This record gives sequence, C-alpha cells and structure tokens, in this order.
Amino acid sequence: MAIPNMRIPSRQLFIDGEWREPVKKNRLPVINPATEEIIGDIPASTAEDVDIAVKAARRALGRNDWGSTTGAQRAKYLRAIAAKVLEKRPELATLETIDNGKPWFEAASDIDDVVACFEYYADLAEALDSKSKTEVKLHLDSFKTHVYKEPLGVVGLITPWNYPLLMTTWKVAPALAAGCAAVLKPSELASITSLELGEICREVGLPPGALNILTGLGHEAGSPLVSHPDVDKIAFTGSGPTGIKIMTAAAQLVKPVTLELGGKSPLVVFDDIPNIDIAVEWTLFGCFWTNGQICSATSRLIIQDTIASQFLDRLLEWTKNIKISDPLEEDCKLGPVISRGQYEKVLKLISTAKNEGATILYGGERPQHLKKGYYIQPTIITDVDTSMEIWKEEVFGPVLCVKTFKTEEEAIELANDTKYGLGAAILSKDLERCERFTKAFQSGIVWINCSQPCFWQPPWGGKKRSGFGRELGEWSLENYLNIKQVTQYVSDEPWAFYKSPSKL
Ligand SMILES: NC(=O)C1=CN([C@@H]2O[C@H](COP(=O)(O)OP(=O)(O)OC[C@H]3O[C@@H](n4cnc5c(N)ncnc54)[C@H](O)[C@@H]3O)[C@@H](O)[C@H]2O)C=CC1
Ligand SMILES: NCCCC(=O)O
Ligand code: NA
Repeated sequence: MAIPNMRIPSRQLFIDGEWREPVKKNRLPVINPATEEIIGDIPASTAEDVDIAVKAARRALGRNDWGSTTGAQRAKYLRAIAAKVLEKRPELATLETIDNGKPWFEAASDIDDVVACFEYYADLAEALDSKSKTEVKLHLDSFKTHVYKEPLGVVGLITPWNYPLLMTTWKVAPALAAGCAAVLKPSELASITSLELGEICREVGLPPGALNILTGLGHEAGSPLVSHPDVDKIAFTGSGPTGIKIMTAAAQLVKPVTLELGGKSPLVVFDDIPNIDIAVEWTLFGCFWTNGQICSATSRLIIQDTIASQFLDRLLEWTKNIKISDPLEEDCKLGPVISRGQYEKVLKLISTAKNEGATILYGGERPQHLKKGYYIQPTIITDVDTSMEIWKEEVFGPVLCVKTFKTEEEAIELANDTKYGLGAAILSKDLERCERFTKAFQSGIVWINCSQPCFWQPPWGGKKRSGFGRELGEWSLENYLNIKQVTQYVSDEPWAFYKSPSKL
C-alpha cells in the first residue's frame, strides 16, 4: 500500500454543523514529532467558544432532527460516518502519523478500529429502541412502574494524544448512539484527525450541534468545558493530575465524570512458558507498541528468577531488532514520542533511575542514526528497587523496568505494588495459576498469555488511581444515558392516607 503524502488541512472549530473561527482568532502550531517541524496549525478555542458550542449542543437536543431521533435513525448517521472514515483510511492514517508520530501501519489499524467502533455503536443504538422503556414488576397492582433510558444530555468529551481519533471515537460513538449532544476537546498535541471527523460529520449531514469539536489548550478550552453549568457530564482520558483537576471542578456542580487515567501495569512471566520467543514478543509489544505511549502498557516485567537471565538475553536480541525510523517508513516499529516535553520527561525518568542505582541494560538514549525528532531507544532497566521512581511512576514512553521473583506470593505482591490499577498480564502454561492471578490482580483488565490486545466489545477501564467508569462495549453506552423511573397510580380507589373531610 503506497503511503499517501498529505498536507494538514486548515480547519476552524466545528460548531453547530459548520466551521467557525474562534472568537479570539488564536491558533496553535501543529508539530510533526518525527521532524520537529511545524506542519500546520489548529484553532485555539477559549471559554467564549465553549459557551457557543454548548448552546448549539443544547439546541440540537431540543430539535426533532436530533433530540427526538430513534436509535435506528441515529444508527444511520453512525454507519455513514464509519463508511466515510473507511473511504478516507489512507489519508487519515497519514495525518495521524505526521501529527502523533506512531508508525503508519499502526495508525491505519487504529482507523480500522474507529470504523468498527462506529459500526458497533450503530448496532447498539438500534438495540436501544427496544430497551428505552421497560416495565418493572411490583408487589402491588395499584401501581405500574417503567424505567426509561434516555440521553443524559450535553456531554463534554476530553481526549488524549496517544490514539487521537480512536480515543475520540471511544467517546463520540457511544455518546451519539445514546442520543446525547457532544462537545469534544481533543488533545492540543494531536487534534488533526478529530477535526477531520468534524468534516466527515458535515459530509454525512449529522444534524447541527449533535457533535461540536473545539481544539485548544486544556486550561483555555478543557477547563471551561468542565465547569460549564449547562454540560451534564464529562468523559475524560488522560493523566492522573489532570483527572484530579477535572474531578475537582466537576464536583462543584455535582457533575458526573468518567476518568480513564494512567497505569503502571505488571507483566508476570513464569518459567513454564512453552515458547520463550512468543513470551518475549508479548513483552515487547506490551511496552513498546504505540511508541510506548499506552495507558495500559505492561511497563513492569516481573520475571521468575529461574528463567530471568535466559529471558533477558533473548529480550535484548529482540529489542535490538526493533526498527526505529521515520514512522512513515513501511516497516517502522518504533517512532518518536509525541512532543519535546514528553521526550524530556521520559529521559529525565531514565536518568533518575540511573541515579537511584538502577542499571540501563539497553537503550536509554536518542538512537544514534536519528538526529532530529523526539526518538528514544526502547529501554530496558534492571536492578530496580520498589522504592525507585521508575518502578512507581508512569513513564508513557518505551521504557520497561524489570524485577525477578521466586514464589507466586512474591509475584502477586510485586504486581499489585502500584497506586494504579488499569491492566495486568501473566504468561504461564498453567491455566489454574493464571486463574489465581486473574483473581489476585488489582486491575480492571487482565491479559493471559498476551499483553495489550484491546477489542471494542468488552469493557475498558481500571481502578485505584487509574480512574473509574468503563469505556467500550455496552458499558460505555450507560455512561451517556439517564435512567428515569416512572411510577403511575392505576387504581380508581382513593389513596386514603388522609381522613376525608365531610362529604362535598
Ligand atoms: N491514560 C491515558 O490514556 C493517557 C495518559 N497520559 C498521561 O498524561 C501525561 C500528560 O499527557 P497530556 O496529554 O498532557 O495529558 P493531559 O492529561 O494533560 O491531557 C489530556 C487532555 O486533557 C486536556 N486537559 C489538560 N488540562 C486540563 C484541564 N485543566 N481541564 C480540562 N482538560 C484539560 C488536554 O488538553 C487533553 O485534551 C502523559 O505524560 C501520560 O503520563 C497522556 C495521554 C493518555
Ligand atoms: N489500546 C488502547 C489503549 C487506550 C489508552 O492507552 O488510552
Ligand atoms: Na503533533
């Protein structure tokens, strides 16, 4: 497949079904992390734009062309969006790669997931019609109670940069399926493909105001969205500190939030693995896929001491074999991290690990052959102590730290030794042991004999400092529905709680 060359389309904000210049007319640069060059710009929205977008969303909910649609009618729009995304797959993949830095073939596979997600939520939107009013059986005949599932209202969706269009889709697809009107604020570090989703919605004729897209900085656009009194809910994916800020601001308005935050997930490897190369590859994929910028990365390898030396030797050979290049090259397997800020943050975490006494077994620096771009070698750190920052803090870069264990109890203790609780993985031939670990892992996601595969049907999310709420599957639809119970008195008899006054 020839990778198309692309220029960044120049876009405005997408509000009320059309492109609108931000009130303050500011714009932000778009930087290609592989070249460090400015390749375009995006509009910078502020509180004034947020207010205009929220009003447009509220109007959409009040109009028949969106607010009173059935799930089946909304499904048509979702399927039309899916078809358009598929049609534009090569161009969207290229835009994703030059904006985010992920290898082109990974970006293209993200776009496939976007298509599947919109189609999946179209099916769920259709199915919603038969579930939007259900009777609840009571112990009394004089009353009838029904439960209505209705759109929650205007929802604010705030997304990160590591899977730009996919994380946007994880929120937009279920929100639209539920019949909400959405205001999306993608990350300023990778907004291009989310703006292209606006163009796709315009082309398929999505009713104005159903989806509004405001690019801009977190504190200038995201924060006013969270605090806006006419926004009914916030769904957020990003860092822990920002999640805390969002939850604090939302609490002032008793506004519900779902938070998909960071992680420091373990990968436990036992010496009974049937094939060391299969186990080594899952270990690499679990931490170095997406240029290492995965919220659920299994960035802590916990390996049984009986196999550790042989496993690490093989891990080194596989790691040296990873092709690090411009992500537009066909067989690139590791591109740059998202930004200079992230590049410096990751290198700082590595140097702190060294200063605290850990060993950089491999990597830890800029690859020699790449003088430009925010590239960091895939890095393996050993002689790690549980008191070290590299063991405790999320790196969000291609950095794997390693500890050994002797017994199952020790492995479980090490695996759960984290403030996070997103994912956890175990590689072992003994499936009863895997079952024991599944129960013992303090996480929302468990992988057995693999790491990272993520599908749109099961729930996605964590516990502890990884946040709460679930994305994907039917679970995500619930995030955007209001559950209303309706109780009707169906008897002709008086209620007779009070003594009736003398007859009229
Ligand atoms: N869990 C995940 O999937 C992700 C975790 N991260 C973690 O977050 C760290 C920082 O990355 P960032 O992109 O800066 O994440 P971030 O959490 O700062 O930003 C994520 C989104 O929140 C918005 N935002 C920032 N401050 C806000 C505020 N006060 N109110 C409302 N919205 C706000 C941003 O504009 C962006 O759209 C990374 O180093 C990584 O550790 C980053 C991206 C994804
Ligand atoms: N495979 C999707 C992971 C989602 C995230 O890193 O936020
Ligand atoms: Na960028």
